[in-house]
Amino acid sequence: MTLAKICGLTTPETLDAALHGGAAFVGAVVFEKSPRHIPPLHAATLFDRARGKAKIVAVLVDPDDALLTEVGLILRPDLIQLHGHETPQRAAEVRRLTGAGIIKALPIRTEADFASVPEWADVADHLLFDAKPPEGSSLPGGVGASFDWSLMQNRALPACWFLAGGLEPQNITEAVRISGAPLVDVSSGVESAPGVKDPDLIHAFLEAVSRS
Ligand SMILES: O=C(O)c1ccccc1N[C@@H]1O[C@H](COP(=O)(O)O)[C@@H](O)[C@H]1O
Repeated sequence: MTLAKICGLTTPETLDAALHGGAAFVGAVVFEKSPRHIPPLHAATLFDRARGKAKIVAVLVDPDDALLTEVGLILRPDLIQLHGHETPQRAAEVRRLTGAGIIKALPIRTEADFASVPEWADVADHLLFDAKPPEGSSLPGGVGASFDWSLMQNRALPACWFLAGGLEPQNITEAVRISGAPLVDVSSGVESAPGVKDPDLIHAFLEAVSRS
């Protein structure tokens, strides 16, 4: 059975759509350059309704200690998704500072991009394989870019992993079939405009995942 994360939620309606649709993970993007940015205090108020129903994930990009402390104390996420250039040593500090589990996003284009996977064995609860963003992108994720899903085939991985990047209701069945992903993550593929989540698309995505 494949489990899903709906990322970049900013409203009660869309968070409820994710929870009612059976999302196992729900994500708050705390990154000011993102159209999905939500400040920690706002996220804490919104995501309280998800506690105990789905794992709450804070998506952060190269966060400093001040932001980590704020997110850890105020939002109290189950997991922190590190989507920047964090090292395994920094990820260990993030866990110690916040008490949250760790999802480490790794940008993938070719076979060579899997070289760092073994370094994460003792540090990350989950690895998340996302496409490398296009050249010049101001965002490291959330841009709807995908990579060759067949790169995931026959790959020994240390932790339960997410497939991400360019997933949407129309391609998720094929993506799971080709990649064998146990966990999938979507952001822009369930939006009607950048940063605007669509409850119907969220339902369609989760329904397709449940059939995968
Ligand atoms: O969604 C964002 O705005 C974002 C910003 C900064 C880092 C990561 C972000 N989202 C993550 O990107 C991937 C793929 O997103 P998409 O489905 O291709 O739009 C996903 O893991 C999101 O969590």
